[in-house]
Amino acid sequence: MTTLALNNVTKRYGKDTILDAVSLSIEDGETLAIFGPSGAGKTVLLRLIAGMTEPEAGEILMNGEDLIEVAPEHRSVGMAFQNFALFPHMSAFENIAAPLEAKPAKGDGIAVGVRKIAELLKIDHVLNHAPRALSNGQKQRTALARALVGAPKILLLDDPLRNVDAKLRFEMRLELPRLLEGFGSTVLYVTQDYREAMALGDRIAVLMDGRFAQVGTPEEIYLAPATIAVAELFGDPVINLFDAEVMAEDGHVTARVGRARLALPAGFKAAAGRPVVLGIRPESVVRSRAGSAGAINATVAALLPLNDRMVRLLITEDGQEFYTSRDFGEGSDAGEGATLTIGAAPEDIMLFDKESGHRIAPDAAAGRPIE
Ligand SMILES: Nc1ncnc2c1ncn2[C@@H]1O[C@H](COP(=O)(O)OP(=O)(O)OP(=O)(O)O)[C@@H](O)[C@H]1O
Repeated sequence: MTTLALNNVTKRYGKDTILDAVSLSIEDGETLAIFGPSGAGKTVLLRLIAGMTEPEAGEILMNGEDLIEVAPEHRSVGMAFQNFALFPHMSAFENIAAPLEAKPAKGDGIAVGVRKIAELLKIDHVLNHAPRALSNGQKQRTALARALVGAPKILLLDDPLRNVDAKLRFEMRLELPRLLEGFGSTVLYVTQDYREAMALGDRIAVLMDGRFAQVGTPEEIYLAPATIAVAELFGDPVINLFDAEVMAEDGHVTARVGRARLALPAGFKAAAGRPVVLGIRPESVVRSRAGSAGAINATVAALLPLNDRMVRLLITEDGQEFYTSRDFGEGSDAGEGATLTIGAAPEDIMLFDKESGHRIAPDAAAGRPIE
């Protein structure tokens, strides 16, 4: 059993507070994706756990024991970096074996261990190559093999797929979860790519402005983002946001967005009168009947192909821009310049407090609107 906990950890560089009293707990065998914008402090967090730098305050516990007093080489932590950080004068084999060499001699055990992990990662045929004679994908696998070879209890992966091409990244996203599960390590996986975080993380910790803005399963974070900022980090195209006002009349709760009125679940009644920001994900925007209640008229300003989908940029009668990504049929009635009547199911609408940016959760107990 290896659990890792950070309690009120603060890290500063000069006047800059990079991590501001952050707390986090990671379960045994869990893969936790650390996701956040560039410069958020993701690498610093891993370096603290690895013992490459020390916090100004707080504690880092492994199985309840304070790690800060434990020398880096005794922490049972493996780490792979985004730039691979391979020793250029050593072969792939020697690079992978390096963490084992640092430990008391194990003779043949080292060669067996290196070959086993190299086979698993499909680099056994290039073990004699120097790093300069490896492709980027092979370098990345060599770095990963080096991190895994000592069967560390905790594996720290710092954006390991950033410098590999899109095809390999896609393959590794599918392969890595199985591989990591096989090792049984507790994994902290840093990435700047929300899709990677969602594909690989059992949970995701969203690091922003020196704090965890939200920690939860991929589904929780996507469907119930804690703040507007978190909602904007997940999804492509980005979530549509509108200034709105919530109204409750005759038991019906609606949001006024410009000239349009959108029906909301009754559970948002308590938000009435409050200025809010209304969020609708592009895939939740649907076409509705012209003139139907809660519909918005909008003109298609542009069609933007995105992977297998057609994204549309629409402009409402009030001049607000927003994206849709559902299949509206490729007929000319939804082409550039067409006027569409669109809406969203009440349960697909998110509300955020305009001032704080925090999501407003609907009150489930409020039940259905009074007919
Ligand atoms: N040794 C250091 N001395 C001073 N400042 C540092 C040091 N290491 C990191 N920083 C600063 O800490 C902040 C966080 O850096 P970090 O590398 O953790 O970001 P990150 O979230 O990993 O970003 P990216 O996704 O771009 O790799 C940055 O502003 C960086 O300049």
